Amino acid sequence: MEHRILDMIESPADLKVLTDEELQILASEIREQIIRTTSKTGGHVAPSLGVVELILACHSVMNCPHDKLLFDVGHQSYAHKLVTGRLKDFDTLRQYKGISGFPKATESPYDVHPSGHASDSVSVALGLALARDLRGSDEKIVTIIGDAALSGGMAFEALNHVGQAQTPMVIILNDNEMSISRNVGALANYLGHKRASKSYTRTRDHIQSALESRGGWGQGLVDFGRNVKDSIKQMVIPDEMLFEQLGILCTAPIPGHDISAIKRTMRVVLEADGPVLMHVVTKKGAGYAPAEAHPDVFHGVSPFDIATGEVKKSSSAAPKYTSVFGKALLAEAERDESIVAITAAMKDGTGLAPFAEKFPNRFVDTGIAEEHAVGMASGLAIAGMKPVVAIYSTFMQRAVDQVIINNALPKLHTVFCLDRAGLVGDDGPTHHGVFDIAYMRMIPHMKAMAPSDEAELVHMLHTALALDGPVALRYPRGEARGVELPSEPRVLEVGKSRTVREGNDVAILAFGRMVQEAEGASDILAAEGVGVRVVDMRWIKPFDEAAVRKAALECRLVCTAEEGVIEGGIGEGILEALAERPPEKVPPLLVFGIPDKFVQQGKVGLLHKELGIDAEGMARRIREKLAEL
Ligand SMILES: Cc1ncc(C[n+]2csc(CCOP(=O)(O)OP(=O)(O)O)c2C)c(N)n1
Ligand SMILES: CC(=O)[C@@H](O)[C@H](O)COP(=O)(O)O
Ligand SMILES: [Mg+2]
Repeated sequence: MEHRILDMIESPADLKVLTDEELQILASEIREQIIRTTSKTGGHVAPSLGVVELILACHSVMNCPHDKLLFDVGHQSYAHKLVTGRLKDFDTLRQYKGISGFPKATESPYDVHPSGHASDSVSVALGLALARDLRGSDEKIVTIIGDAALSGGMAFEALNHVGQAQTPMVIILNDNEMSISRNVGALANYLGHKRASKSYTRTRDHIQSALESRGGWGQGLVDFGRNVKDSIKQMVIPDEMLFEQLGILCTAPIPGHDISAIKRTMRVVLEADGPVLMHVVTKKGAGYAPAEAHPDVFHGVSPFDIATGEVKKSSSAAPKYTSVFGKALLAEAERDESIVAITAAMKDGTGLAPFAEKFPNRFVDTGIAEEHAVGMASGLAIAGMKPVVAIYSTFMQRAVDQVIINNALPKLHTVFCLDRAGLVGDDGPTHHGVFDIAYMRMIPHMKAMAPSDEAELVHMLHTALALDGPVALRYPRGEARGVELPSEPRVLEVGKSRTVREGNDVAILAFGRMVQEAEGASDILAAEGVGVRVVDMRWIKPFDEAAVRKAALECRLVCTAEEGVIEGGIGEGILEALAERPPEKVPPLLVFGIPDKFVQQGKVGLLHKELGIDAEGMARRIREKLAEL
């Protein structure tokens, strides 16, 4: 496809010579490119379509990479990628060895920080601004943060500091009324009120005409320095309270698809001598009807048909772990009125939508606020409810302190359901859930399980709810194994494994999804006459020490396999346990897991292969090890 303007844009400097009309044409071309590429790769379509004009306006007015443009979460940065030299690689978006779906400093000098986890960008921006002040340099610092990300605790902590620091920086609030689902919380209500208020229209018109009266940029420049403060004052809503009271000047809401308006405002706020929050109103999914109509579906979407917007279905007949979890929890909640389900802005992603529908009073969406969600869960547990906190493994990293202090220390019965545990695929290193075994395993009183299939997940959820004290379950993204689901869930014996393949040459003690790979390795080696026992360990904590000792006694080689980091992982735990035995009773050991590096993006199968934790890779290393013995 030919791009009239986009093909000529090598860097943001090329945008500066374009008229606003040409920029508007470029915006359409960028939208077309985003839709075309993501229809094949999948990706964060609606967030990125919503900010095309905003990004073009920022880059037209700023001088990046000298100036710094940050993206909170970074899932809306596709237009930024396209105008910062990555058009030719854009079709590799989110693919193995391709360009990342998020800003990534190692990919481009225009990308500032490793986005992916929400609400961190104001802190990073303030750090950059403070460093600038210390160095005495002059770069502008701007971050684009969504209305939902702004409600995260880290962003609030940063605003608290920004208001005190009073150093120049611009926080662009991209207000589209959406998180992944509809945005929730008091801040969302406040912004709604602000958008709707009469003063908004009045002030916006006033600013518009005030700026209009300055004439073109060239002429405006002359009196700009003198009038910056006045101009910003004109933009401030008179009855504005929240940000103003924190010491952060706040503009009236600006129409976020009007390039001229954004550029004009940007030019003013960039000259302020303190922090400014620039409130921009956009439409999530703008310019593509299916994404505008279903911004939740097109928030992060699999490949889709451009003409109809129909999302391509997976070829697997097996259900996703997430939906098995959602249904199983619903069934549990029908039997037990004390169950309260909690999500931090991931109602759909964690499979809790049916629960929210059926039990709205026992469902809590905290918004992007993992620390608060886990802290609040402890209060519910203290008061005798059974909180079930469903949070992606990677995002639970935010709340490890609350797991430890608020829940584990008082031994509260809180159930932590860690979805997306293990490698997640196309989202890459910010989203792989590879640390939870290590961070859950270290916590006193914690019990932790990993199902090897969906039936096990049902039993494990039931077990977690029947136990006492804090319990964690970890299960992967995507399709399960297609086994029959139990008609009645049962309580599993704590710390007891099950052997799923017999064999006395080698034992693989496997956890969660690795059981399947271990079975594959066992099949491969069986054909070579090597008997590989596969133990589905089920329990990460406490793990089945008897099964470990038995394997050590009976097999020539013992392996552990987990889809998590090796450092601090359960393989290390098993090694430690074996190290207490007399050395002559400990066979050679192999630990399969994620080595000490950040794993990049790609389909999970490819990543397993790269890391040597697929069936073939494990069989190969076992074969090599046996040859050494
Ligand atoms: C700490 C953390 N929790 C949850 C998420 C998952 N997540 C990614 S984007 C998003 C919604 C973001 O909404 P908003 O900031 O308003 O941006 P928009 O998508 O509307 O542009 C959520 C919940 C995340 N990336 N990081
Ligand atoms: C940007 C972000 O953090 C989420 O949108 C995430 O990409 C969702 O991942 P899933 O597709 O696994 O729900
Ligand atoms: Mg939003």
